[in-house]
Amino acid sequence: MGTIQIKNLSFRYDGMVNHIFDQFSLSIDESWKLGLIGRNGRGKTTFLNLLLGKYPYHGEIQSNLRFNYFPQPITDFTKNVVDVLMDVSGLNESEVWKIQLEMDQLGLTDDLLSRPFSTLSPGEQTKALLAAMFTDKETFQLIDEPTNHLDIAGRQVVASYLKSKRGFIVVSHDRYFIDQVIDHVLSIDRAKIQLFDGNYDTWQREFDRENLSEKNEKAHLQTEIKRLSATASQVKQWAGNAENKKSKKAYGGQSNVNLDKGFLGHKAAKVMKRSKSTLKRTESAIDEKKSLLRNIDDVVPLTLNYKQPHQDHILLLNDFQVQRNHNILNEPITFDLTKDQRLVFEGPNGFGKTTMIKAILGEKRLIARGSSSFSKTVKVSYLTQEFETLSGSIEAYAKHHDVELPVSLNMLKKLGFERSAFTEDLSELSMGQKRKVSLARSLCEPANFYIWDEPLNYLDVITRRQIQKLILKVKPTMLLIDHDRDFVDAIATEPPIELKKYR
Ligand SMILES: Nc1ncnc2c1ncn2[C@@H]1O[C@H](COP(=O)(O)OP(=O)(O)OP(=O)(O)O)[C@@H](O)[C@H]1O
Repeated sequence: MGTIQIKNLSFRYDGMVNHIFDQFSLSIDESWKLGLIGRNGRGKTTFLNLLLGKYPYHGEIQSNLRFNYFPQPITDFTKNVVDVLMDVSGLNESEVWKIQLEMDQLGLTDDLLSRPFSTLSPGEQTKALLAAMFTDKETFQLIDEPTNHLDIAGRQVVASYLKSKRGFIVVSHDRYFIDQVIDHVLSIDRAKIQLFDGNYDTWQREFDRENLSEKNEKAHLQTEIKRLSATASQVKQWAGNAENKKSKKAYGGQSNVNLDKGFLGHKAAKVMKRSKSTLKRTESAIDEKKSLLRNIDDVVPLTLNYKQPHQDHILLLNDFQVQRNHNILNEPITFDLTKDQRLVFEGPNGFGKTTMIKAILGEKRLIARGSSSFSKTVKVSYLTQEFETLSGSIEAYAKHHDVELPVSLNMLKKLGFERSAFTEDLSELSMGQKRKVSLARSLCEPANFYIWDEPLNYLDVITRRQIQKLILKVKPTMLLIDHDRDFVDAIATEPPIELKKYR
C-alpha cells in the first residue's frame, strides 16, 4: 500500500527568520482525499513543492508514490488543446481517448481539442488540465487551488469529479467546494499542524471548539502573564537591592539595617541567588504562556478610506456592448448606478466580465456600442485580477500607488499578514499574500467608488469574512464581480446584472 511518511520535516526559505515547518511528522495514505487548509502564506504550496522534491529540507519525506502537480506549467498557449494536454500528461496520440474520457466526465466536448489552448475560458482550461492529470491512475495528485477561475457551475462540476476520484491533496479556500470533496483535513495553523479524519465541517467544529476554549484561556493567560511580569520586575528590584547591600559591605559602606556585616553579606548573596532562580522560572513561565497564545489569530476589523460621493449618480451605462477581436460579446446593458448601491455582474467564466469592467474604465478599443460615463467627482479604486505578477519591493509598490507605506503595512497586518513574512521582492509572496497587497492598496487609497474584480480569489476564509463585515459596515458604493455565492448575496443591494451572450 502506498504512503507518504514525513518525519521531523523542517524547512524555511533563505533569509526567513522562522521555520515554515518545524520538526513536523505525518503519514498520508494513497487512498486519501486530503484537503490542505490554512491562512494565506502558512505554507500550503510550499508543502506540495517539498513533496515534489523542489527544495532541500531537513528531516525525511519517504514515499513510493509518484506525484503530479496542478496547475501544470504550459510552455505555449497557442498550441492546440490536444497537444498541450499530451505534453502535460505524457500521453501519445494513440492514448488521446484517455483524455477524452476524463474530459467527458468534466462536461468538456471533444471539439475543444482542436482549438488553441489560449481560446479556452479560464474555467475550461482548469477542467482540461485536471482531465489530463487524472488520466494517470498510478499517480498521487497534488492539486493547488483549482477553484480560482471557476464560476459557480464550474465549481460544482469539478467538485463532483474530484468526489469520484481518490488519492490526492487539494488546496482550496472555498469551504463549500472542499467540503464536498475531501475525507481528511490537514490544517496549517499559526503554531501547529493538525490532521483530521473527516471533512471541512469536522475541522471547523474542532477548530471553533479549540478557539473558544483558547479565547477563554487567553484572558486567563494574559492576566497570568501580567502577574508574572510584575513578579519578575519585583524580583529584579530585590536582586538589585541585595546586590547593593553586598557591594556596600565589600566597600565598607553603611547599611541602614543594623545587622552583623558578615551575616548581611551572606544573606544578600542568598537573596540574590534565590531571586535569580525565581526570575528565571518566572520568565520561562511567561514564555510558555505566550506560546500557548500563538495559535489564536487575532482578527481585527478592517477599515476603508471611503469618502461619501457628493452626487447621487455615479455611473451610467446606456446600451453598452463590449468586444474582443471585433466580436461583440454581450447583449446591450443599461443601468444607472447611484450612491450606496452595490451592483454585481453575473455571467459564466470567460464571458467577458473583466472586459466589461476595463471598457467601463475607459479602454476604448473594447467598447463596441453604446456609452458609459462616470459623474465628475467620482474617484474610483480599481482592484484588478492582474496581481499574480506583482514584483519589486513593498516600498516601491506603495510609492507607485501613492499610498503611505506605514498605512498600507498596518492594513496588511490587519489582513493577517505577519511582518516577518515580508520578503525583499513581492514576487516571492504566496498568491494570497499578493492578493492582500493589492487589496490593502485599494482599502487605503481615498475613493468614493470601488470596482473590484473577483476580490476574494486566493484569500483565506478569515480574510473573506473580514471583507464581508467591512462592506456591510461601511456600505460603500461598488461594482463587482465574484463567484462566491454567499458573499455576493450578503453584500449586493440590487439583483445581479446578468450579462447575456450577444446573438
Ligand atoms: N521563493 C520564495 N522565497 C522566499 N519566501 C517564499 C518563497 N515562496 C514562498 N515564500 C514565503 O513562504 C511562505 C509560504 O508560502 P506558500 O506559497 O507556501 O503559502 P500558501 O499557504 O500556499 O499561501 P496562499 O494561501 O496565499 O496560497 C510565505 O510567507 C511566502 O511569502
